[in-house]
Amino acid sequence: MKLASLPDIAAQASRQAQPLDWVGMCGIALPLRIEGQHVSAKVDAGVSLDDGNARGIHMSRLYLALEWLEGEKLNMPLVRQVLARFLDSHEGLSRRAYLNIHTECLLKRPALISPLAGWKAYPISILASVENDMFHVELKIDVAYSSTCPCSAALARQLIQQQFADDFGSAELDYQSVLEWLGTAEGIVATPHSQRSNAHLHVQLEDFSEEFPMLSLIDQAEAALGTAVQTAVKRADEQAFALANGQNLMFCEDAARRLHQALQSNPALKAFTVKVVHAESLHAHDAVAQSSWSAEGGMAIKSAV
Ligand SMILES: Nc1nc2c(ncn2[C@@H]2O[C@H](COP(=O)(O)OP(=O)(O)OP(=O)(O)O)[C@@H](O)[C@H]2O)c(=O)[nH]1
Repeated sequence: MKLASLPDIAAQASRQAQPLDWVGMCGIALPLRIEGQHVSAKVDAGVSLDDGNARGIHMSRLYLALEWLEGEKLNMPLVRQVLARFLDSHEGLSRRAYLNIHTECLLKRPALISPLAGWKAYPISILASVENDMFHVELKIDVAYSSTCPCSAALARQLIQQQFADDFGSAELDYQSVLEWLGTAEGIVATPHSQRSNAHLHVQLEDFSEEFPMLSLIDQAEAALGTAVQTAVKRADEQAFALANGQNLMFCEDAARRLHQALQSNPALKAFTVKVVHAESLHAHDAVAQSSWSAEGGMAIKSAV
């Protein structure tokens, strides 16, 4: 029996002549190499469908172009190459191509005092597109940190002062008694509240960059915030962390300002939006602050609160 050729629906004319902004596939599983690690990623691949009369795009051509990313060191030239392939394989149909990569970067972080270290996962998204040879690339990174409320710390100090006045107000001060009092929960009657917090960085990269500056952005954000969450922890590390938090009191506004200032000095960035979320232990809701900047002074990246 002679086999009929396979029907090709995508090649048919569309019944409704309507161009489309984005057509493609979301959530494609792909192994990638980022910061020297093999990571598992979910990828969105798409093109615009500018020919409104064409029924569909060629999904398989986008899918197959992603093979170029497999096992290769992920950098900007490679992403550009894949985007160019998307467009080459859709000549006459598409003018814009999109590639989004969602993954996690695992970094080994040392403890504050002990010789221990452990892994931290940083969720990362790369959002790249090309149109008329104009390459646009954005990077999203989440960085977890600890924040201690400055207001709560001040209120706790006041309670400790009151307790001190109650316990020692009428007595001759004796060094040993005060020292012992300072080491008791009856003396230090109140503690400020701290919370695990998250900084969401969304940056637009200069197109001259070759590498994705994930590591340097994470390091810069953690240095600016001062109290990154820890991995392996012994008591000595926990004590050092308590001291670091006590010296690093911050509202969400403080955290957003610090990040803004730090990122503004990064020459690899064209624009950014930072959003910090303090998952309050005082409230059942979060305290949130956001700040944006653009080198050109125009619209910074939009990122809804
Ligand atoms: N365009 C489009 N294709 C879809 C969709 N859902 C599934 N597909 C399938 O994706 C498969 C690959 O499409 P194409 O890339 O056009 O496949 P092909 O015609 O064999 O490949 P080429 O010869 O390169 O065009 C087809 O079997 C489509 O049916 C959809 O919503 N839109």
